[in-house]
This record gives sequence, C-alpha cells and structure tokens, in this order.
Amino acid sequence: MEMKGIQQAVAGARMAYRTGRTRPLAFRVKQLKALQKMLTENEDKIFQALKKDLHKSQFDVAIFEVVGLQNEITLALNKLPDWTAPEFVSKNMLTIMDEVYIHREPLGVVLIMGAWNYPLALVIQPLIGAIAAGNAVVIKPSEVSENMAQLLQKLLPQYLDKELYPVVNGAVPETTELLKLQFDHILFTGSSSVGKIVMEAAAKHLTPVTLELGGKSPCYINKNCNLDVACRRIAWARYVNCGQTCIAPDYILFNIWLDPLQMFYGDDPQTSPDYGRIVNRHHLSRLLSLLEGLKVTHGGDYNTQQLYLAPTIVANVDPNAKVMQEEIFGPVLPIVPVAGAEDAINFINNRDKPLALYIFTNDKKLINRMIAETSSGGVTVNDCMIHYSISSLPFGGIGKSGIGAYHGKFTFETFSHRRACVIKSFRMESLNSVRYPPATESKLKWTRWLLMKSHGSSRMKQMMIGLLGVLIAMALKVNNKYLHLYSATHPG
Ligand SMILES: NC(=O)c1ccc[n+]([C@@H]2O[C@H](COP(=O)([O-])OP(=O)(O)OC[C@H]3O[C@@H](n4cnc5c(N)ncnc54)[C@H](O)[C@@H]3O)[C@@H](O)[C@H]2O)c1
Ligand SMILES: CCCCCCC=O
Repeated sequence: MEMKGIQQAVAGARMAYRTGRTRPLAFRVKQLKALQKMLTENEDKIFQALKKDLHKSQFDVAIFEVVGLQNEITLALNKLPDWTAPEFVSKNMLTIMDEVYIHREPLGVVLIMGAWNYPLALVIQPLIGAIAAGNAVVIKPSEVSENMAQLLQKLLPQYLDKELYPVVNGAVPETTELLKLQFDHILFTGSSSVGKIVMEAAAKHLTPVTLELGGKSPCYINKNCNLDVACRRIAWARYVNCGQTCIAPDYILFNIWLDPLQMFYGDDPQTSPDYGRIVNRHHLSRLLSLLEGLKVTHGGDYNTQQLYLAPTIVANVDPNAKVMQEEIFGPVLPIVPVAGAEDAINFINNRDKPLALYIFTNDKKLINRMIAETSSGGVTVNDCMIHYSISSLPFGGIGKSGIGAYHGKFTFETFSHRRACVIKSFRMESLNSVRYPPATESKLKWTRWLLMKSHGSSRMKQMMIGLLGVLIAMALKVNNKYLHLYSATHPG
C-alpha cells in the first residue's frame, strides 16, 4: 500500500468516526453480525489461506482460529446492553442525592496489529471488542501470513463499514508509516522487540498501548502427577501449529519424558495431515541455529523445501544453551533437569516474567505455592494453553511478556474509556453550602463528614441514604440559618 493511501485510510476512519455513527448499539450489533456472517460464508477461503500460509489442517483452523471468534461475537452480541449500561457506583454523602455512574465511551480510532501465527484470530478477536466498544479500527494484519492478509483486505470491506474499518497491508516500511500517525489506542500482537518500537512510536502521541507479546513459557512437571497424561497434553500444546504458538510450553523443568508423538503424528510426521509447517525459511533457519551443538533426543530432521521441521525433543539441556536464551516459537522442546519444586521456582523467577506458566502435579499445596511464589501472564495447572479459551479470563502478559489484556469483556474494556459522570440537580443547596466560604470550624466538620462516608450502590441502600440526605440537608438548613444569624449579630 502506498504511503498516501495509509494516511488517507486513517484520516478516513477518523472522519467516519466523527460522524458519530459507531455510537448507537444498533450499529455495533449490525457490524458484529456482519463479521459473524463473514466467518460463516467464507469458511473455505479462510481454510485455503491458512493452508497456504501455515499448512493448517481443517480441524486446527476450526478449533484454533474460527470457533473462538464465533463465541466471542455471540458473547458480545448478548452482553453489549450490559457492558454499555451506566455502572452506578457508591457515593459519598455530599453526592448522595446525585446520579453517580461510569459511562463507557469509545476511545476513537484504534490500531490493531496482528501476528502471523494465528493470523485470523489475532486480528479478529481484538476487532470484535473494539467494534463492540464503538471505535473505528485500522487493521494491520501481519505481512508474513500473506494469504490471510490479502484475504482480510478483500473480505472485511465487503461485510463491514468500509470507512470505519480499513485494512492496511504491508511490511516494515508501511508499518513504520502507520505508526507515525495518531491513534487513540494501539493493540499490538507480536515480538517483544517490535513491541518496543510500537510503544516508542505510540509515546510520541501519548497513545496508550496493549502489547500482547511472547517469551519463554515454562512447564514444571512434579513427580506426583500422571506423567502419561501430562506428556500428552504438553506435546499437544508444543507441536500444534508446528510450535508457533505464543503460549506453547517453551521448555520443561523435569527429567523424564514419555513420548506421545508417534501416537499423534505416526512414524513420519512429514506425511501427517495434522502436522503443520514453519512459516518461512527465515524462521526455519532460526530454529535450526537454536539446535546447533545440541544432542537431539528425538526428531531434529528437516526439509527446507517443504519448510518442515520434525517434532523435536532435546533432553538434559544446559540452562545456558542458546535454545534457552530466546523464545523458541517452533517444534522444539528442551528438557532442563531440576532438583525439585524449589529449584523450579528459582529457575522461573530468575528469568523474565513469562506469558504462561504450566504446572503438572496432584499436590494442591504445591500448586498454591507455585502460584504464590512466581508470576506470569496466566497459569494453567495440569494442562496447557486452556486458559486462552476461557473468555471470562483476561488474556495478556506481564513485564516483558506484555502490557494489558483482552478477551471477552476485557477486550471491550480495553477499547473503552471509563468516563466518570456526576449529574447533580439544583436542589439540596443547603447540603452543598457547607463547602462555600466563609469557612468555619463547623462547616469543616460537616464537609469532612460528608466527604468521608462512602455507601453501596444497591437501590434499597440508596433510598435509605437518600432519606438520610434529606434529613441532613434539613438539619444543615437549620444550622446554616443559625450560622447566618450568628454572623449577622457577631460581625468579625
Ligand atoms: N501474546 C500473544 O497473544 C501473541 C500471539 C501471537 C504471537 N505472539 C508473539 O509474537 C511473536 C511472533 O510474531 P511475529 O513474528 O508476527 O512478531 P513480529 O513482532 O515480528 O511482527 C508483528 C507485527 O509487527 C510488524 N513489524 C515487524 N517488524 C517491524 C518493525 N521493525 N517496525 C514496525 N513494525 C514491524 C509486522 O508487520 C507484524 O505485523 C512471538 O514472540 C510470539 O510469542 C504473541
Ligand atoms: C489455544 C491456543 C491459541 C493461541 C493463539 C495465540 C498465541 O499465539
């Protein structure tokens, strides 16, 4: 896309946003339903694009890309009236007779930048919440999954408002240009290194960011567990999408491994329809360089032409090995021996806070201890990645693995401003008059009291407190009258 075209797309989105057409709920519902229709009517095109980009199977496209999106749209459609309703909050006595509430308003024109590994889900999932919250959205798919990027650019304008939701395609030069422009929020999914570039560009406009990054997600196996089941669940999570998943278990802290790979992919994973491919040559050679000098326990064979790297296991890995210095993001699973839970906790805490932590054990005490003594974006115990699928949980990182979170209502919140609203009437002036000059000891006492008390927001409580407010106002009226009389008869 030409630079002028990028500027025009963003300016067009802003102009369209200013017309106010995203404000009515009916409009947002219409866009969300159109998005739903886009997903159902184009299942095959979506599958073909993902097959070309990443060799994804129909099964994986359904469960990892599409189903979650359909559920998020249904949730947003069902909950939109609740999410957008004024949230009445507790008040102090000074505002007891007033309407005090939080109003969720759209942020404006937001930018969503996707990653290539789940190139549909990672663009559309945040888009759902951004539309629900009433924003205009500039969408920047990853150029690395080029077939999906092109498909999104073709399909989205056919279903959604063309001006409000433009798709900008391109690589680093185009992204750099895009990031020079002003947005009201940026949600970026990708690597920590590009995350820094995004945050720096956003800072120039004081634009808030949500950064969905990656890192090395550890997986601790305690001997008190069903090892067979544990290894199956870990292998599923490590090797799906050929290991190119942000929350895949990056390495194992333990010393035994029961191999379920033959059961998953047969004798030759290269011929298995369920086994994916590395996205491009650059990433394949990056992965091969991580394996250099290591004694591979299982797999390790590759085919550059086919972008194939076998499901690979490396046991007894030295924590200082290259494979332990950066996120693997491929089908390689190092096993690092640890002496026990204490050792594992220290190992985790000595490194950057990960996006996910996985613990396999039957020991409830140990689960609580590990959750209490470590930190990560999310935790799943006795399984991997499942927390991603629960829309009532916030999904995001901490420290180097990300800033902010989304999914379900959290996406709506990410793209909404919580506006503090107080609606007063002209009545009850005696209650207010305690703050007006001239200041007196008695007024100070009353104001302190009125400001300090905080009360719940239930209807019954509000009525009771309202009644109390009227009584206090009456008392203050009498008090004020005497104060005035006193001032008049005692000048100075
Ligand atoms: N937390 C999550 O939800 C999540 C999901 C998927 C991937 N990830 C992480 O993303 C990483 C892999 O994804 P990726 O390779 O697409 O990430 P990336 O950071 O290389 O690219 C992401 C986006 O940034 C843009 N970009 C790349 N270089 C740029 C530059 N110099 N200036 C401006 N923009 C630039 C690309 O166009 C792309 O759209 C992994 O670390 C993975 O863990 C995180
Ligand atoms: C259930 C796993 C999907 C994760 C997609 C986001 C990370 O890459």
